[in-house]
Amino acid sequence: MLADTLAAIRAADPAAIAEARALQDRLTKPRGSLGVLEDVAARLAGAAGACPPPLPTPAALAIFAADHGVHAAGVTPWPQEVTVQMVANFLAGGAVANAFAAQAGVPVTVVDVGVAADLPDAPALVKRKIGYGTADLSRGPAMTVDQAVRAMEAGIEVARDLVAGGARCLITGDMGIANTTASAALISVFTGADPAEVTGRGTGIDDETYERKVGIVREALRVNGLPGGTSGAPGASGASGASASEALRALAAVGGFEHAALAGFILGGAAARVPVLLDGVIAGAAALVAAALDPSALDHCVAGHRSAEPGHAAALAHLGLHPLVDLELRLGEGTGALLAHPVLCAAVRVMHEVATFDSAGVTEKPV
Ligand SMILES: Cc1cc2ncn([C@H]3O[C@H](COP(=O)(O)O)[C@@H](O)[C@H]3O)c2cc1C
Ligand SMILES: O=C(O)c1cccnc1
Repeated sequence: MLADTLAAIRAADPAAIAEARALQDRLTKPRGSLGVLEDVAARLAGAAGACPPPLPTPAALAIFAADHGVHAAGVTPWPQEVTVQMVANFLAGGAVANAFAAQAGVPVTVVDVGVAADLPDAPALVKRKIGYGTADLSRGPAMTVDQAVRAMEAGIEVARDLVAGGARCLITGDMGIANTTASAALISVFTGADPAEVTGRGTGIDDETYERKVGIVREALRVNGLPGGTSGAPGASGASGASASEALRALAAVGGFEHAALAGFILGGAAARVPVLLDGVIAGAAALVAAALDPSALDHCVAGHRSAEPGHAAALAHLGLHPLVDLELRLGEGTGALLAHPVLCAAVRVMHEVATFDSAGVTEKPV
């Protein structure tokens, strides 16, 4: 399924991007006056291979939840059971993601890809558990390559099912106590940045825990024989540097089940030519994996926001993605991407509804 999904992904259509640019220049506004909105609308035209591109609505949020063996290393002050408790909170409608999703009119699906407890059935819960949490990535591989591929396939299937249900924009969400540690390790491997540059304070940790967390990320790379902090390292050049098997090995070694599922979700959206609106640092780490498997998948991604985690900025810079909003959020769950969704819709709606100088009889400035 992974191979079929990769084979279905098409790169952006340059003709549709050029058409979008030309149309934007004829609309009743000074050229370029919509700034980043013009870039993102042209990007979606390229991804869809159509100008104007389809409105990215209705959207659907998928929150991928999993636990992490590295929790035992003391990288976060929160107990592991907060993951399963927050899953229950999402299903009951009580989390920040639910409030933002309600505001944006976006339905929420929760996917258990590896929570360390059994969950009761619920209409909005998709059960695709690969394991009861990963192994501790600072002592060896967090999961097997086979598990990583199965988690990716779960993400691909969720993307496919949401698109079949009518979604025209896929929004990424995550829940997993300790997952900013795995994110930092992945970002270090795939960008070549030093662990100290891409490790952040996650949910909010003191200086002592932070120092330990950086050390754990460093140890994870050493134990798993992965490069990091060396710009010439395999994977450092992302898509061109890491072979597919190297990328999968790195994902399995230091990722989480939700990172793998999110990478699959991104590839699944790209294969369906439905834009994927990325949330924060966890989605950024997953996008690096997806891009290493097929750089064209990125043409279908939009960075919803920039989180306060330093690794997120590093991931976005490496991917060449420009975030739509920057509100210093550091929550995850899909919250930043949900806030960006109306902005994305507005950018595309301009291309459908704004009059041209000709059609509205507005005089253009002399050339
Ligand atoms: C109550 C609560 C709700 C959350 N919602 C998202 N996260 C976020 O914080 C976690 C990662 O941070 P770290 O790596 O520092 O543990 C993830 O679960 C992420 O989704 C939450 C964290 C907490 C505590
Ligand atoms: O960037 C994020 O999405 C983030 C930051 C801190 C904790 N959880 C998620």
